[in-house]
Amino acid sequence: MTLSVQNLRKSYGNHEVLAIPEWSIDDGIYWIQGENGAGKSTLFRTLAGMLPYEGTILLDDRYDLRKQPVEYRLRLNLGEAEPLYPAFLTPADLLAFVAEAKRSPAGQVEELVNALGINFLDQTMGACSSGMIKKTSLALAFLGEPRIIILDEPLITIDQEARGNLFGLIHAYRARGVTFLLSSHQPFEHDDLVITASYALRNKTMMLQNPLAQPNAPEVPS
Ligand SMILES: Nc1ncnc2c1ncn2[C@@H]1O[C@H](COP(=O)(O)OP(=O)(O)OP(=O)(O)O)[C@@H](O)[C@H]1O
Repeated sequence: MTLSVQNLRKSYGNHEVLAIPEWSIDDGIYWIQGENGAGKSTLFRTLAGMLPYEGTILLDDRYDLRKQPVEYRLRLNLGEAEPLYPAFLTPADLLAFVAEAKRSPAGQVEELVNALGINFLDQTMGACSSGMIKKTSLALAFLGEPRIIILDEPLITIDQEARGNLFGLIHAYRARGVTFLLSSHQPFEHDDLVITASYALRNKTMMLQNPLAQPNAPEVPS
């Protein structure tokens, strides 16, 4: 399994947000749908190792987030829904910093900058539009040699051209073996991206929405 979780529980104080007995996915592109407040961002931050949790999170059947935190984090990247960056930094600064942390191969920053049409590299984040900030965060999420890229609400604030560029990049990285988790409040409705399966995060757990694709999760009650 590319990613598997067991008995995953996450609470804020006594407010339990996630209680997932078992969930696992193979390679592919997955769409994760959830209503406001369902816990998508909490799930993604937990999977990215940013929040404490109970249970087990395992990548490629061998990298346990708790036991091999560095190896795990080098292989899983998260692009946040509404990223916040220090106002005085530029996209060039951020790309250089994250590229080093993620051990990005030579030429990758330029490849991503071109693919996403980032032409505001030296403008401070304080002067960037929300679409520019989002494009920067998307580029950061591809850096290194990840096995899994999670993009939380990747389509908000970007225009149609940028969406096409992003889908092209997702296809290219998928061809290199990268698995994607993409989230939205909406059901999946994009003809230009083929997804492996769609899940809904409901009642604190993951429910498969197209059970024919992958029969290892409970079906969403209609
Ligand atoms: N830092 C926090 N402290 C306390 N409660 C939190 C915190 N972050 C999130 N929550 C609560 O956890 C629940 C899930 O929030 P989360 O942001 O994960 O949902 P979401 O599915 O991403 O929602 P949205 O789509 O509206 O962004 C909500 O009830 C929220 O109030």
